[in-house]
Amino acid sequence: MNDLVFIEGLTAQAVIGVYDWEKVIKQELVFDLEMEHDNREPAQTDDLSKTLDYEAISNFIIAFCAERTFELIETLAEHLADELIKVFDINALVMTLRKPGAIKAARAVGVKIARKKVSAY
Ligand SMILES: Nc1nc2c(c(=O)[nH]1)N=C([C@H](O)[C@@H](O)CO)CN2
Repeated sequence: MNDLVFIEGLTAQAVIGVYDWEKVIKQELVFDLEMEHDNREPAQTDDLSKTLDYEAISNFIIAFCAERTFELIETLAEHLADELIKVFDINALVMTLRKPGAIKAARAVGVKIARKKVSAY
């Protein structure tokens, strides 16, 4: 099954960074997300509740970043991916997380992770 729902260039503000000065400011993070989902049922029923709702997921990411603080973007990405998979019952996702202000000489730096739902069996 190759269907996806995606979110591209979602911006969120977070307290994020290893240095003391980073712990007292908010910095911009930018997310790209690809989430595996069978889109045939929502297409057949025209029913939002059968989708992976990109609006609900975007709002969740923005709220998560506003409420939680981490030093490394790796840690934020890992915790966020874990929660998204559980809360929205996502089978698999690929998340790119950019920190555009981190390195002056670079347009952005960041991490990319791929995670799957852990099966109970
Ligand atoms: N792989 C990473 N490298 C660095 C991180 C990070 O989160 N992951 N963070 C920093 C600093 O917080 C940096 O963003 C300050 O500009 C350095 N390297």
